[in-house]
Amino acid sequence: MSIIETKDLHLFYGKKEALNGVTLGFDQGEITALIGPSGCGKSTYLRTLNRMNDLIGTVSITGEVLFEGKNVYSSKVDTVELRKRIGMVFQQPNPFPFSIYDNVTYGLRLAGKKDKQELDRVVEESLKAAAVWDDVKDKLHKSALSLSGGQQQRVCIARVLAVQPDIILLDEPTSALDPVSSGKIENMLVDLKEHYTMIMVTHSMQQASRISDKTAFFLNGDLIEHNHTKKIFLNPDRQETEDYISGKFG
Ligand SMILES: Nc1ncnc2c1ncn2[C@@H]1O[C@H](COP(=O)(O)OP(=O)(O)OP(=O)(O)O)[C@@H](O)[C@H]1O
Repeated sequence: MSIIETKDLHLFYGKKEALNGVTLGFDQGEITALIGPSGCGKSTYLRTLNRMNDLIGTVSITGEVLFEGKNVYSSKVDTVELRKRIGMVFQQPNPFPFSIYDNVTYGLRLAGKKDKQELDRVVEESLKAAAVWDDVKDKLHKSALSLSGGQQQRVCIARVLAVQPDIILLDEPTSALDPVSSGKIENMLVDLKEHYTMIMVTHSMQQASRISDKTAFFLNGDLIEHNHTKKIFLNPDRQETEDYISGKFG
């Protein structure tokens, strides 16, 4: 059973339809890459999963998003709680202008956790899991903004991990980074797979083929094809998928 799925999901910005009925599920412990040309709805789709589109006034949605079988758009859902369980990492690293330590503990403090030993433990575990502990362990109380872009992005991932989400949404998490930092993040995501379900928008075909288990190809708001990444890259069912992957458009 999918941990999260959408059924016939349509999304409109005002009158403009950006998702034309997407039915797609994600299995626990897998990385799924969302690929497709610019403007085809990948980020829009990603944001429907933890209701980030709620913040955009003109958006309306029909169809369903089910997280562990429950409707994410039910009026009973607390979106703050939802976004803790379905965390998000953005294209541009967006650390808060606080210390590294305060960035990582932000969510826990909001939840009222004050025990210093526990916070220290979570900081160390999260920064280790995000493969940035060795870079920052001697300067935890320095501003996160003083770090390199790649280190900032890993601190942002640690901040998401600290609240122990079930799902991590990643919107082009390495596109603003150099190849060495990107490689570190890719390796780290593969290591995290055991404990988290990840859904990642990427423009890099190499990245999708290197680290994802499944790939979903979007085009003009439609889901064209979803399958094991190897199948999508070696022997796709649809001509449009083949054309996109081989660089004929997009
Ligand atoms: N806030 C918004 N208001 C109105 N239209 C929007 C908004 N955000 C996105 N769109 C439109 O929805 C469509 C899908 O955009 P989206 O950003 O989801 O595509 P994408 O596949 O993620 O693109 P990219 O790869 O360039 O990030 C586009 O036509 C875009 O112009």
